[in-house]
Amino acid sequence: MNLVDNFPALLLLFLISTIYLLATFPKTSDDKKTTKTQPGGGEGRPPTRGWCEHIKELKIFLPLLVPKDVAIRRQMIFDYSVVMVCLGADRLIKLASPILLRQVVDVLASDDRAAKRLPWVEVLLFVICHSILGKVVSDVSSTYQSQATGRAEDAITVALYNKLLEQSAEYHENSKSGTVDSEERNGFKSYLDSVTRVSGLGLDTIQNWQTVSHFNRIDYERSRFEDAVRSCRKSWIQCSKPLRWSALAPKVVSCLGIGSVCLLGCYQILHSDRSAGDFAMLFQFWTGLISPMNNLVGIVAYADRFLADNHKIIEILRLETKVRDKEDATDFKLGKGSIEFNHVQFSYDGQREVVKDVSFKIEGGKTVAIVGETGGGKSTMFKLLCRAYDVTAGSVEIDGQDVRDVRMATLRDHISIVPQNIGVFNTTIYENLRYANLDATREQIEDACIAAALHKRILSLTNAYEEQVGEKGAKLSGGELQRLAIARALLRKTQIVLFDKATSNLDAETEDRIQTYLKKWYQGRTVIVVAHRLATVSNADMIISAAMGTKW
Ligand SMILES: Nc1ncnc2c1ncn2[C@@H]1O[C@H](COP(=O)(O)OP(=O)(O)OP(=O)(O)O)[C@@H](O)[C@H]1O
Repeated sequence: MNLVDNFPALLLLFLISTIYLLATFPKTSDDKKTTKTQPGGGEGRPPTRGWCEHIKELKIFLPLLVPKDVAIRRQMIFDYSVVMVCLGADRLIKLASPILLRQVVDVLASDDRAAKRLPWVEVLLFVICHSILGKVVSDVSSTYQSQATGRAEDAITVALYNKLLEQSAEYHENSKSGTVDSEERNGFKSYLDSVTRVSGLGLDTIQNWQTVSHFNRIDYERSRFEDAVRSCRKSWIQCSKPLRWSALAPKVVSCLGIGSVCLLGCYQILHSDRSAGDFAMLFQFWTGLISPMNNLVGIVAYADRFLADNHKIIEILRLETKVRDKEDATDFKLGKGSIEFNHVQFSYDGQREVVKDVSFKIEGGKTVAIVGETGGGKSTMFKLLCRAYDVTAGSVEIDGQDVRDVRMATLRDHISIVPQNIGVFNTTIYENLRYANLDATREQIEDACIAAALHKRILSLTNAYEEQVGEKGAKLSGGELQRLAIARALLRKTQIVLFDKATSNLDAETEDRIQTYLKKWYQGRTVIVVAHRLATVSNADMIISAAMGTKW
C-alpha cells in the first residue's frame, strides 16, 4: 500500500470533512435586528453583515498594517517571510514523518527473523524529522508570528488613540462611559460590547462614588451592576454557541476520519499484502491532514468574532473629525490679540440656538468682562474662540484671522483658559502644574503658585508639591483647584487669557489678593473674564452683557 493507492480514499475523506467543516463555520446572518444609534458616537450595534461586507471592512486596517517606517516595514516583511517558510517546512515534515514511521514499523514487524534488527537509523530519522525539526519549525514560526501580530496590534492601538485624541469637543462631550439599556438584554449585542458596558458602568459608578453616596444610591447601583453582569453572561452564552459548535465539528470529523482510516488499513492488511508500516503511515498521514483543518476552523471562528466584536474599533477608525484644519490652513500670526465676533450664531444640536447674532470687538491688550444670565452662552463663546466648535454662521476672528483658516495648534498656543470644570490628572500637584508648560522650572512653577495664592497652602500639605491630587482632584478643595488652574494659566504666559468664573469658589480676601497680582499681569494681554461678582470684573476696560439666544 502506498500513498497513491490510498489517495482516492483520503481525498474522499478530506472532501467530506471539508464540506462538513465549511457547513459548521460560524455564520454571519443578515436577519439580526438593527439597534438604534445612541448618543455618544453611535454606540448602537450595526446590523450583522455578511462575509463580503466583513472583508471589505478589513480594508480599513490595511494602511495600519503597513508601517510607514522603512526599517520596521523591512522587519515586518522578514517576519512574515520566515512564517511562510516555516509553514511550507511544516507541511513537508507532516508528509515525510509518516513515510519515515512506516520504515520503522516495517523493520520491526518483518516476518523474516534474519531481517529483524534494531532500526536505530530509521528511528533517528523519524525523531529528527517529526519531533526535533517539527518543534524547531513551530517555535520559530510562532516567535516570528507573535512579533508580527504584536506590531500590528500596537499599530491599531496607537491609531485608535490618535483618532480619539483628534476628535472634536462634540465627540468627547457626548461620549458616554457606560450605561445599560434595554437593547443590551436582547442578546444580539456582542459579548465584548457587554463587557465594555459592564466595566464602563462600574468605572462610572466608582468615579462618581460621592454622588452615589450623597444620594444614598448604593443599593440602586449594586442592583444595576448585577443586572449588567447578568446581561453580560447572557450575551456570552448567546455568542459562544456558534463557537462551541465549531469547536465540536472538527473533533467529530477527526474521530470519524481516524475510525475510517483504521478500518480501511486493517481491512487492507488482512486482505492484501499491505504491511503494518503502511497502516502506521496512513494513520500518521491522516493526523497531518486533519490538523490544518482544525487550524482553519479556529482561524475562521477567530476572524468572525474579531470582526463582530470589533465593529467599534472599525467605527472609531472611520470617524471623521468634525473640527479640523483646512487643507490650506496657515499658521496663526499673533498680533496684539484683538478679538472680533461677527454676527456669530451657534447651536450644539442644530436646533436650539445658544448664541444668536453676537457681535463685539475687543482691542488687543484690553481686559473685558462678560456678565449675564446663567446659560447665556458665555462658556460657549470661549469654546468658539479656541475653535473647540465651529460657528454655525458668522465668524470669529483673532488679530484679523478667521479661526477656521489657521492651524488649530498654532492658534491654541496663544490662548490660555481657566475653565469652570477643571481637569486634573491623578498625579502630584507639581506634575499637574507642569502640564501647562513642560519647560517651566521649579522656580517658575512656585512663582505662579505664589501669584495664585496657592504656594503656602501647598507647603502646608504633608507632601507639599508632591501631594497626590486624587481622582478628578478629589483631594483638593474647590478653591485649591481653581487656584491651581490660575497658576497653570500664568505658567502658559499666552497673549490671550480666558477666565471662566475662575475665582467663584474663593473667599473675598483670597480673591482680592489674586486680583491685585492679576491686575499687573493683565497689562498688555487680552483678557476676557466671565464672572457674576462685581468685584471680579472691576478691573475690566469693557463689560459685555450676555443673555441666551439673544443679541448681545
Ligand atoms: N456640550 C453641550 N451640548 C449641548 N448643549 C450644551 C453644551 N454645553 C452647553 N450647552 C447648553 O448651551 C447653553 C449655554 O451654555 P454655557 O455653558 O455656554 O452657558 P454659560 O453662560 O457659561 O452658563 P453659566 O453662567 O451657568 O456657566 C446652555 O443652555 C447649555 O445647556
